[in-house]
Formats: sequence, C-alpha cells, structure tokens
Amino acid sequence: MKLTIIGTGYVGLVTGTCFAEMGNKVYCVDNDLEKIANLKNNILPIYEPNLASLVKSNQKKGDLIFTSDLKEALDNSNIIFIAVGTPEHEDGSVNLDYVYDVASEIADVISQDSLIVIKSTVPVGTAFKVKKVIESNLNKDIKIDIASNPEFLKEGVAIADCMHPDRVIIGAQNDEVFETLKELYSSFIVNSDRFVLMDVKSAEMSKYVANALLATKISFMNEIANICEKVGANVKNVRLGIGSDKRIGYDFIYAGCGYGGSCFPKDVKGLINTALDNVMNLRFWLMLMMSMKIKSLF
Ligand SMILES: NC(=O)c1ccc[n+]([C@@H]2O[C@H](COP(=O)([O-])OP(=O)(O)OC[C@H]3O[C@@H](n4cnc5c(N)ncnc54)[C@H](O)[C@@H]3O)[C@@H](O)[C@H]2O)c1
Ligand SMILES: O=c1ccn([C@@H]2O[C@H](COP(=O)(O)OP(=O)(O)O[C@H]3O[C@H](CO)[C@@H](O)[C@H](O)[C@H]3O)[C@@H](O)[C@H]2O)c(=O)[nH]1
Repeated sequence: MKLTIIGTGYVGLVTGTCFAEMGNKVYCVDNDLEKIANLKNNILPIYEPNLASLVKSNQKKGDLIFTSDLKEALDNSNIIFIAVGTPEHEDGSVNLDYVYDVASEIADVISQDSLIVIKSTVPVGTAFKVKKVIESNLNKDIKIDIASNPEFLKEGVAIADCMHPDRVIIGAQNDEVFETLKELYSSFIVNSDRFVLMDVKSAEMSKYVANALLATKISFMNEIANICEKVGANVKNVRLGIGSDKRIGYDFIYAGCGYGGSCFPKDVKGLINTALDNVMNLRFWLMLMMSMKIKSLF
C-alpha cells in the first residue's frame, strides 16, 4: 500500500518505518526541514532499539521516503496518517493547532480520494472536525473518509510495540475503511481477535481512557508505597502479591517517584478537560434549571 505519515516525530517515524518494513511505500512528511535533511542522511532524532537499521535499509530500498513536500507525498498515496504533536495548553486543555494546520494543508494540495487516519492523541470529536476543515477548504470534488487509529507504543520499546501490538483500535464509519486498515495492519497481527473495530468517537476516547487508567494504577500504588514505608512493609512484595490476581496484573503497579513520560501527564489533563467541557457544564446547567424551577414556585 502507499501511505503518507504527516509528522515524523516519535510516533510518525516509528510507525512509518514499521509500515515500510512490512512492504508498504511510505512517505514521511515533516515541516522541520533540518529533521528531514538529517533523516535523509540516516541521522535520527531519537534512539529506539533497531530503529536506525530499519530506517537505513528501508530508505535504501526506496520504501521509506523523507520529504517536506506534502503535495509530492499526497500525489503518490491515498492513505494519510496525521501523527503531529498534541501538547497541552497552560490550562491543561489540548493544543490542536498542529492537527488543524495539517488539515488545511491537506485541503490545499490533495488530488485524489483519500482516507485520513488520525493517529495523534486527540479529544473526542476531533476527527470529525478535521474532516470538516478539509472538506470546507477543498476546491475540487474529492471524497474524504476519516478514521481514528490511536497509538499505544511506549518509548524505549517502540518498535516492538508497533510490530507486536496488544491490539489495534480502528474507529471508522464504513466497512471499506475497516477492511483497508485491517489489511494494512495484517502483517503485524496474525490473530484477528486483536483488531478492535468501533465508531470514531469511541476510538478517540479509548486512547485517553487507557492512559488515565494506567496512570491511576501507578498513582494508587505510589500511595500504597508511602503507607508501606510507614508500617515497615515492602511495596515490591505487595506488588507481587496483588499482581498475581489476573484482574489486577503485574504491569503498571511499580511504585516510583510519580509518573511522567511524554503522554500520561498531558493525556490525563486532556481527559479531565473533556469532562469539564461536557459533563461538568451539563451538571451546572441542570442545577441552574432546577434552582430556577424551585424559585418559580415561590
Ligand atoms: N511519543 C509517544 O510515546 C506517543 C505514543 C502514543 C501516542 N502519542 C501521540 O502521538 C502524537 C505525536 O506524538 P510524538 O511524540 O510523535 O510528537 P513529536 O513532537 O515527536 O512529533 C511531531 C512531529 O510533527 C511535526 N509537525 C508539526 N506540524 C507539522 C506540519 N504542519 N506538517 C508536518 N509536520 C509537522 C513536528 O515537526 C514533529 O516532528 C501526539 O498526539 C502524542 O500524544 C505519542
Ligand atoms: O509501573 C509503572 C509503569 C510506569 N511508570 C511511569 O509511568 C511513566 C510512563 O511510562 P511508560 O508507559 O513506560 O512510557 P510512555 O512512553 O510514556 O508510554 C505511555 O504513554 C504513551 C503515550 O500515550 C502510550 O502510547 C503508552 O501506551 C503508555 O504506556 C514513566 O514516568 C514511568 O516511570 C511507573 O511509575 N510505574
């Protein structure tokens, strides 16, 4: 298959390279000219075991193309992944500027019917907004399909996570899109049970909920570690004791100094903001309505 990945950062570079290794032709686009120039010379912005050799061999074969020319990429592929950053604003809400900039840039240069796949971690509803931005800026008659395909790789074991995923979540609106993405991922997944197909919004939500639940496990264990220290118990033994219950599991209950990483802090805040924007406001609105009703009785 012929693909474009827009945003050649941690996620874009790793997934683009893995797709190329599986026999696809992949255009990795970035607007950071220095990053692209370096990648063309096999100079990588990150270290991941095995990544450098895969980049080198696939670039040599011509299956992995680094470019800043979005038009060249889109003219040659009709599955387009968006993998740009979604950092946090100061108030903890998600900064979607990079995502929407890419949507406008796609509309400017796209020349054929395409499937746009959102791989960046984005708040629920963003994929449909991206589709709207593209469609409202198009000046040609082009069909756009949209899908959500959140990424779950961990830094340090990114290639292994990408090549052997626990699951691949695909959120889409029609069977054709499900089939296209299942075919693309079929070389990573032999067991078809590991495809989780759903609607677009549930896929977007799943990514935040997974990170928030993992972060909750760690935070809970950190609190337990404090108590263990006070009472003379060893949290490492407690981890072994509770992890053997498969409903709890051994992973993500290692106590430490508090979770960090590039995603947990911002994604937990992202989910809180979604709740505040939706559920909390709704609660406020209902309370206001009720108090107005009570007032009207007197
Ligand atoms: N890093 C991780 O471990 C990880 C794992 C899973 C999901 N995610 C999510 O994936 C997304 C990407 O994360 P990342 O860590 O790869 O980010 P990153 O900052 O490493 O990479 C983003 C890239 O996008 C490029 N970019 C920005 N605007 C562009 C544009 N208009 N055109 C072309 N390129 C553009 C930047 O130059 C940069 O190279 C985020 O939503 C993140 O939350 C990250
Ligand atoms: O038992 C644990 C596991 C992790 N951590 C901490 O949690 C953070 C995140 O660790 P890890 O998950 O290994 O790294 P990330 O690369 O940040 O990956 C997380 O964030 C990514 C971005 O969303 C997701 O794709 C991954 O599935 C998710 O694990 C780090 O500060 C770890 O030290 C602990 O304290 N205890």
